[in-house]
Amino acid sequence: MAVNSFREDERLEGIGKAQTLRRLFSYMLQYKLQIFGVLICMLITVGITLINPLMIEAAIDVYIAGRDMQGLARLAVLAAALNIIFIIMVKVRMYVMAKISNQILLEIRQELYEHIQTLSFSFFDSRPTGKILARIIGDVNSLKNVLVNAVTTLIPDFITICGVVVIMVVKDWRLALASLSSIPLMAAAIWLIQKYSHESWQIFRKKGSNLNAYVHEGIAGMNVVQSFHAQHETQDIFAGLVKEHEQAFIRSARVADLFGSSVDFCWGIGAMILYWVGIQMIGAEYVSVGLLVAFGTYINMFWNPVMNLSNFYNQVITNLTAAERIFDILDTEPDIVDGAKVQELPEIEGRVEFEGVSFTYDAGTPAETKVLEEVSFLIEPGETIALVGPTGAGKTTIVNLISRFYEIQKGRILVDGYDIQNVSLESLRRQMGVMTQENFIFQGTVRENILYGKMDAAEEELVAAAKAVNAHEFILKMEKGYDTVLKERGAGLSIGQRQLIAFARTMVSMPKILILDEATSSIDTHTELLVQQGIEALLKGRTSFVIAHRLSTIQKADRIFVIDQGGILEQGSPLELMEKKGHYYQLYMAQFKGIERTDGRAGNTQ
Ligand SMILES: Nc1ncnc2c1ncn2[C@@H]1O[C@H](COP(=O)(O)OP(=O)(O)OP(=O)(O)O)[C@@H](O)[C@H]1O
Repeated sequence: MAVNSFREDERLEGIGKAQTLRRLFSYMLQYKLQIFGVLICMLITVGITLINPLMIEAAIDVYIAGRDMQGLARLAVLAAALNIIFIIMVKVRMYVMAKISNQILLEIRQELYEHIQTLSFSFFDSRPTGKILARIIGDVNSLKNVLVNAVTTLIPDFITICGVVVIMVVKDWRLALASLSSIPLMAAAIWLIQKYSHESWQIFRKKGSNLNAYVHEGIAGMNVVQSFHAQHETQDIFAGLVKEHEQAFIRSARVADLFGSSVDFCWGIGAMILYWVGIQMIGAEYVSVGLLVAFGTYINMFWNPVMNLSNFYNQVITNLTAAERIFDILDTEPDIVDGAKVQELPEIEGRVEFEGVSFTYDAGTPAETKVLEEVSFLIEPGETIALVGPTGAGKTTIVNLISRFYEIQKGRILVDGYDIQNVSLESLRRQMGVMTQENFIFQGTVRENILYGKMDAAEEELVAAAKAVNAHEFILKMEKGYDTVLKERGAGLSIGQRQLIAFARTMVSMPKILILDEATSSIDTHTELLVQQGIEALLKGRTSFVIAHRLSTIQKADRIFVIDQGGILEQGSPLELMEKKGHYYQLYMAQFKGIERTDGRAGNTQ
């Protein structure tokens, strides 16, 4: 269940803005040398820009006025050479900064992706995939300009401002004070604006995430949308989300626009005060007209970079939220991690024991409801346990707990006598095979899909696994056999074929404990037989938990657990339970008997 659905804005833990920026820019530290090179390039380009007017002045006043055509030609060659250097420096700067920023984005994205893979099921339960995608793709992309401009704007403009202030103070501290008198006003205005701007950009990004989540959900569930002719409804919801996104953007852009206007306003005020004070001082003969004119130029030289910096600051505020959202995920600790003193689970036989296990999904919340209460059982290696019971009884929960996908609140789960809390997750999960109903097929060849079970499996192992679960023959009939490229989620394959490939994937991993959530969907009789035989091959010789829907699987199980009311209501062999005429018998009579099918599948076990 997604707590944060597309209808609900994400919650963000507040990380300080300064801390976020420090963390973001810390990625640049490893490129110190390249950044130093970029600054040198910028210094050269600034120098050439400053020299250009001087060369024009010399051309007019010295060479043209003196009719020195050779000198003029020399100056032209010099100007051309300098301007070629200028172009080269600009290109080098752009190239290096693009490379650095892309490298950093790659690094952040990689870090995010790797971290997301360590997060527990509870993280994914609470976030739609689209929102996670929005952070990995959109948010990371939007950091690019901030990173580039941090070097190309922040450093040079800051240096320019400091330089101009020093010159102004040295020339005349009173005029300097007058010129800069509007700075406190600007600082106050910018502080106020950035506060609102940051909030409104946060809302904008959240609305973008909602939109992303909805689009992702809509595409993933397109078959449901189309089969129920729900296109109009989904389009309306989409239009609503687009509108919210757009309004959030307009609001944010309006606030952001105030940055430039307030700098302009303070610039004007500063200039007015300068001339007013300056003229008073000329009257009193404290300053010359030339100095006042020079200050008129300096004030522009001061405010121009201030304007650039305010634009950069605006950009930082606009994209700070993106960085916050990225770090929010990076700072999310996985709920389930290896403890400090875990040991490797040695090769197991497959004994599984629950000792007074209690579990709830919402531990610590007011909505807390126990899904399992004091559940205990012992499964011997090689046993097949069929889990049956009404929907929502806790069958999937039990099997998820064996793989330690969630943390139990009370009791112990032991595998071969080892408490699963005390062994490394990797050594535990490596020895378990989990097959959900989804049978997820990745985009790639049949071979790659099967090898997901064991990446280093030899070709013989792969083929043997496929043969064992009856998948080999149908794979060979495919266009390119094991090299046939499958589409994402197995589009183009029948449900039975998807199951057979998933069986082969599990088979090749040779798990000691198998967890199988049998699919309920109908498949043709021939494939059904193949699937059934495939399941039997999978179950052989390993401890298996099957959330069983097929009568044949239930009948062949060593024991059946009837799950309900937070625990195991009844357990025993199929025969014992039938003879006992208890819960299983009633379930069987109520749900199976009347609808038992010729292909041996129960219509609805749950
Ligand atoms: N990720 C989750 N977060 C919160 N509650 C959950 C989660 N998964 C399951 N539940 C709740 O736990 C209870 C047991 O669910 P579980 O999936 O184990 O039932 P089940 O017996 O496997 O049902 P079904 O046969 O329909 O798959 C249900 O009430 C369900 O709503």
